[in-house]
Amino acid sequence: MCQQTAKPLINDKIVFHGAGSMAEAIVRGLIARSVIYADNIIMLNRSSNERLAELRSRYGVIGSNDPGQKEEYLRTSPVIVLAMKPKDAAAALRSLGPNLQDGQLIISVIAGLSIRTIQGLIGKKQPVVRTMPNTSSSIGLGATGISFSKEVSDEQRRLSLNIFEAIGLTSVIEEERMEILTGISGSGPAYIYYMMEAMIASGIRGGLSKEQSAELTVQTVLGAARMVQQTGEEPAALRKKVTSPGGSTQAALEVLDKGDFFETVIAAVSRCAERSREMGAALEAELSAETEKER
Ligand SMILES: NC(=O)C1=CN([C@@H]2O[C@H](COP(=O)(O)OP(=O)(O)OC[C@H]3O[C@@H](n4cnc5c(N)ncnc54)[C@H](O)[C@@H]3O)[C@@H](O)[C@H]2O)C=CC1
Ligand SMILES: O=C(O)[C@@H]1CCC=N1
Repeated sequence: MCQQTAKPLINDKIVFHGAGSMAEAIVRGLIARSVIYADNIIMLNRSSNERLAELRSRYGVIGSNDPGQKEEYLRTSPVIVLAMKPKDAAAALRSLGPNLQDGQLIISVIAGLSIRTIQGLIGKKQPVVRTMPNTSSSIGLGATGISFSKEVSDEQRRLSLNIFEAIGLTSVIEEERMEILTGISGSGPAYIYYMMEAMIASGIRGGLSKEQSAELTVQTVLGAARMVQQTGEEPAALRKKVTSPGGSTQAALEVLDKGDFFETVIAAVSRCAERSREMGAALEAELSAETEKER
């Protein structure tokens, strides 16, 4: 049971349909910010009781794998967050559809999956919010893109924004921009971690201890991000301030340029967006195949 006394911002029950990394990041962020009572959060997954037990003990949420209970939660909760992998989404949505009540809000975090395909797989014009968060939501520093279907009410719109604003920045966008947003902020943390891995490895190869190299790298990335945020200066202008003509930074940047760093990052973001579209198209194809069979 909950210890808080003040009424939290969110008082609706929220079911997480899928209890993996992204669902946990959102739940952790929401609970850390006390915007919802833990016992208003229900987490469901396909089969792992151990995983649900871990989430129950870590956050005090409700988690169940009992088929009857699962069905009841999904049928009655005003908000259902779809948080399974894209490959599992079609089957999950088909079985969810017949149990949904009119007006139950579906919030999806699934990469590539369009609002149209969600409604098609469910078989109803359910209100749908398509989002693309990232795992930094777990510490309240997420960045989430959000698009609404026209069935979403003003109240549901506010509720969805409350959820994601509580765990970071939100950006309401046209749905057709969701793939490029995925390339920047959904998958973006992985690129930064990759860069950090390389910087840490270089420090170690050069004789720093692992701890020193990691600590210096983390502070450098944190400081650079904060500098952009707090000075309001463009990254390019800040970069120039680090780069003395003929100095060591310029020498390093020349090596990055030789590897076509700038265009490589653009190509990676673009491939990420393309891959999201491919995953979306595969789900749409599953919907079309099903519709054909029914004819
Ligand atoms: N991990 C990330 O950084 C981000 C992930 N996403 C999206 O979040 C979704 C989940 O990704 P992760 O959490 O990384 O995956 P994950 O593999 O960690 O978690 C997926 C969960 O879904 C459950 N699941 C599978 N089929 C199910 C079903 N029929 N009913 C109920 N639960 C079911 C699995 O048991 C597992 O708990 C994906 O669609 C991904 O595109 C979006 C933004 C960022
Ligand atoms: O890799 C993926 O497909 C998901 C989507 C954004 C981050 N992770």
